[in-house]
Amino acid sequence: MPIHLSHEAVLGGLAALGFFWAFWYKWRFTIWPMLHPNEVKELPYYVPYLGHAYSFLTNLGGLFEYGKRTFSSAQTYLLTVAGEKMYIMSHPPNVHQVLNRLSRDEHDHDKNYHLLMRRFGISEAAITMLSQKPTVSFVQANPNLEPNPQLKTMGDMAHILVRKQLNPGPAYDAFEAVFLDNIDKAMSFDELPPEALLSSLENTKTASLLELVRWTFGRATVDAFFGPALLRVAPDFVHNYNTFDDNIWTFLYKLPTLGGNGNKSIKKLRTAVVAYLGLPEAERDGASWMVKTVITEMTARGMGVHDIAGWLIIIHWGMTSNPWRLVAWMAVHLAHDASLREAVREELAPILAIPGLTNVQLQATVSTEAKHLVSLYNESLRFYNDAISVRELTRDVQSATGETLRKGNMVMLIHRHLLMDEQVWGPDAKTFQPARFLGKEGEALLRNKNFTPYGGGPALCPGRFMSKSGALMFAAWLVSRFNLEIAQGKNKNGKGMPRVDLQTKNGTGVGIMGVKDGDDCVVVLSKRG
Ligand code: HEM
Repeated sequence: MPIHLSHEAVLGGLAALGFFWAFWYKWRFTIWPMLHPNEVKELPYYVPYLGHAYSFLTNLGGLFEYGKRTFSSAQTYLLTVAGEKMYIMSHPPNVHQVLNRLSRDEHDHDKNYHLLMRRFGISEAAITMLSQKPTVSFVQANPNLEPNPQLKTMGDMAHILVRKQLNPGPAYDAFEAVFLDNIDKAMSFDELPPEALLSSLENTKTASLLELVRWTFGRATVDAFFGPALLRVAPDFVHNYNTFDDNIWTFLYKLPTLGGNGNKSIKKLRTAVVAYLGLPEAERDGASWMVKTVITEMTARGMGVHDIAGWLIIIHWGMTSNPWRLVAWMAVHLAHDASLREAVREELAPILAIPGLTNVQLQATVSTEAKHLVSLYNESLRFYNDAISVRELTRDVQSATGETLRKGNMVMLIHRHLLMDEQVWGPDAKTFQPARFLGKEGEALLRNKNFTPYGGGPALCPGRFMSKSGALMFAAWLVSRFNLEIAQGKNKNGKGMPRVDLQTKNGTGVGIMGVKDGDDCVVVLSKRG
């Protein structure tokens, strides 16, 4: 039976609701903090339980800016997002303390990895298996596996394998050679990735600079990591990866997208890697040391191909997503700034004239001698970085400045706030200065505690060598082999620079920020004499 409420009853109900809400708000954000002066202050919100969930999912950068305006930069504050409590931290001593104290009994990041693995379709059984220590008899019965005298879990071994692959050493050298040789090949006039080209004449090609970077890095990374077999079994792998990468935020946070592109393409990526894993081992020739080793280690522990594929896709994502965005920004600045381009060309000329260097040796020389280019790389890392480190507190701890942080809450370290701090970077911190890292003062900035583009402590990014190597050499070949002209009337944002995507969709919180949808840098390329 329908219930009829009088006008007065409705108004009365609303007034009571308003009263309770006002009481709740006053209690939560004024009285309770006064009664508990030692607890970390909370960023006020209007909707109980949900807190800042909407801004967290749609404008993370804006939410952190709001937090920064509300509290002093040295202060940690608490954020509520759909019932979860997160400490937001950006004061360097506090950030470094958290980065350096990564351990399961204090600042743990297992929970985060488990969420990531679930998102990439890895089964609960496999996640459990990754956290189990092997028995002595298992290790003795499998002498072909990596040495494991401390009986580390497969999850911990996987971290070791990633570092052995990506930190300088024989496995990295072989990987870097394939990676750079691929970029070298793609950056010649006749081999430019066709997906990036808008038109081709005999002596000029018009290309989207963003797509040029993206396809060059996409193919080079797949080839260096999986070997040529993956693109043989799945020629559209890079295309599917790019679609997935465009929707990364919605995918990670399970948001609905038009057509669910993130989810559809991750399924296609998994199908491709499963087919690759089904090939006889000899046909996977050219795979990196890590891919071969991970397959052997995980198979020996009983992990199935779907789960191994999920794990390899996570690593491939880490290898691809941030580096191409970083290089895209470097390339855009080189295209727009003629004097920067000339300075880089000038310093590269004698290096590129040295005969007989392999690409790996060339890269080593470029990274020590080409000062303007290296400064551009570091400034791009600083300026376009929006990485966040996340840890779970597994017990109550004190921050470096004495704040009490409660067990069960997450801690989020906002690297962008350190990288944009005017006290360290000067009044021009919020503008892009490609020469910032030149000279003695510039080199000192590299050692500054605020320069954390790759994180720090035990979780310091193992991909930094690969990223730098690919970035420097792509940019070096771009400016030394081609004349670059910004194409008239082709860029959505007029002739100006592409804008940063400040929405969360394209990278915020995941690493290097992407370019705003629809913006581009279209260039006319011709061979340099
Ligand atoms: C411009 C490029 C990159 C940026 C800005 C970047 C940024 C970061 C940051 C800030 C962290 C620390 C996260 C934390 O503290 O929890 C990190 C960790 C990590 N990065 Fe990168 N990264 C980049 C490239 C790469 C590449 C090429 C790989 C290759 C696979 C990679 C793989 C990883 C892995 C596996 C970790 C976790 C390390 C651990 O937990 O021990 N990254 N990265």
